Amino acid sequence: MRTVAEHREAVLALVRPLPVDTVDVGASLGRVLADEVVARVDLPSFDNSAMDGYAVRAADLAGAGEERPVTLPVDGDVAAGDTTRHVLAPGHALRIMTGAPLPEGCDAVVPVEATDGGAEQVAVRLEPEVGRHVRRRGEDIRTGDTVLRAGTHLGPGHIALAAAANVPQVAVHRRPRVTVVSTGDELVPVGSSLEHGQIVDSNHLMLRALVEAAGAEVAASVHLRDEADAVRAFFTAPDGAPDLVITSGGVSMGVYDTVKEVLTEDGGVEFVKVAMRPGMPQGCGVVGPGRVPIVTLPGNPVSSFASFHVFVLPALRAMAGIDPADDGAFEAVAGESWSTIAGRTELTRVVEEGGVVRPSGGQGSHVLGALAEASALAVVPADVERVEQGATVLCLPLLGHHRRRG
Ligand SMILES: Nc1nc2c(c(=O)[nH]1)N[C@H]1C(S)=C(S)[C@@H](COP(=O)(O)OP(=O)(O)OC[C@H]3O[C@@H](n4cnc5c(N)ncnc54)[C@H](O)[C@@H]3O)O[C@H]1N2
Ligand code: MOO
Repeated sequence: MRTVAEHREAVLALVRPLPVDTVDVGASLGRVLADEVVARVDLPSFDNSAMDGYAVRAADLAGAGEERPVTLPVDGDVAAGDTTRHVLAPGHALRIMTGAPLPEGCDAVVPVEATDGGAEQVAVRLEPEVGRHVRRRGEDIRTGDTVLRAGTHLGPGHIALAAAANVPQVAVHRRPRVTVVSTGDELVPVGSSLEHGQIVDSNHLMLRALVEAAGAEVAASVHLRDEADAVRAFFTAPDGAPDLVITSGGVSMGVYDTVKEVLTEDGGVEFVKVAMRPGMPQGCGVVGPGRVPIVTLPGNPVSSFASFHVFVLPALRAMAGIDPADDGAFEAVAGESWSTIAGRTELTRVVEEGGVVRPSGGQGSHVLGALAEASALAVVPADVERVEQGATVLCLPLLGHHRRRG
C-alpha cells in the first residue's frame, strides 16, 4: 500500500502552476500573486495631518498650557483633498483636517480638543513638540519598495496596500478550473423523492463546495451513471475544458465500479490502495488525448471529503502558485483518548477549541453528522494505535472553518 505522502506526490506530479492573468487590483481577492507588487508612490504621498485641528509652528506656542493659552490668528482652512500649496506664516495658524496636506512652514498639528476651536483666531492650551500629529511622506512605504511578494494569497489588506501604492493591476495565477464528476446509479439530485435504494448525490455538492472554498472554479459539474460507454465517452473529452477532473465513487472492488474499470483499460490512471482511513481506494493520472489530470476519490462521503483535503487541495494550491505544503497544519492537544487502526494514517474528524481537539462523533466513512461538526482532521500516524489524552496531535484545518476560541 502507498503512504499518504507517496500518493500526494503522485498527484502533485500531474500538475504545474497555471499561466498568469493580469487583473484589476479590485478584482484580485483570493488570487495568488505571480509577480511582486512595487509601490508607485510614497505612502503617505505627502506630509499630512493625523488630526483635525490647527497647523502651527511648535516654536510659536512655547510656554502654552492649560492656564496660559497662547492665541494665534487663523489664516484659513486646509481640507483633505485641498490641492493648493498653503504656506503658514510665522506666528499664525491654519485650521487643518485629518489627511490634509501640511502647509509649508508648519511642523506640528494641535488637535482641536486642545484649543477653543476658533475660526478667526485660536487659543491653544498646549505646547506641541515638533512633528506632533504629523504623518511624514514615505514613512510607511517608499516609491520602488516591493510591497507584496509573488506567492502572496491576496486578502483585503493586501488589496488595500496595492491600491494605496497606486498599482491598478496585478499579475495573478489563473484560478484552477475543476470538473466535478459523481458516479453511481443510486444517486439522485437533492430534493428528489427517493425510491428504495436511492440516495441524494451529496458528494456532488460537497465537492463543488470544497473546490470553491479552495479558491478554485467549478468548470463543469456532471453525474455519470455506471454505464461503461457513457463513462468512456465522457473521459475522452471531459466537459468544461478543465485543468483537473475529480470524481467520486466507483473506485473500489464492486462489479459496477465503472470509473475504475474504464480508466484502467484506458491506461492513464493508476488505482492504488493508500494506507489511510478513511479513503483507502484512490486513483490518479491523466485522461483523454488532452491528458487532463484526474484524481479519483472514493465514494463514501467522508472518505471523499478527507481525501480531497490531503490530495486535491495540495494540487489546487500548486496550480494556483501556492506552496502545496503550506497547508495551515497546527498542533493541538488531545482532549480525550481515542483508538485508531495500526498501519494506516488515520484522519480523525475532530472539533478543535482553544488548541484542544476531540473526535466529533462516529468515525464511519458514511457518518455525515460528525463530518459537519468537525473543524479539523487530526492526522494520526500509521504507527499509532491509540491517541492518549494530553498527547500532541498534528491537525489539518478543514476548508471553510474558523478556529474557535477556547
Ligand atoms: N470488497 C471491498 N469493498 C470495498 C472496499 C474494498 O477494499 N473491498 N473498500 C471500501 C472502502 S474503504 C471505500 S471508501 C469504498 C469506496 O467505494 P467506491 O469509491 O467504489 O464508491 P461507491 O461504491 O460508488 O460508493 C461507496 C458508498 O458511497 C456512497 N456514495 C457514492 N457516491 C456518492 C455521492 N455522490 N453522494 C453520496 N454518497 C455517495 C455510495 O452510495 C456507497 O454507499 O468501498 C468500500 N468497499
Ligand atoms: O477507505 Mo474507506 O474510506 O475507509 O470507507
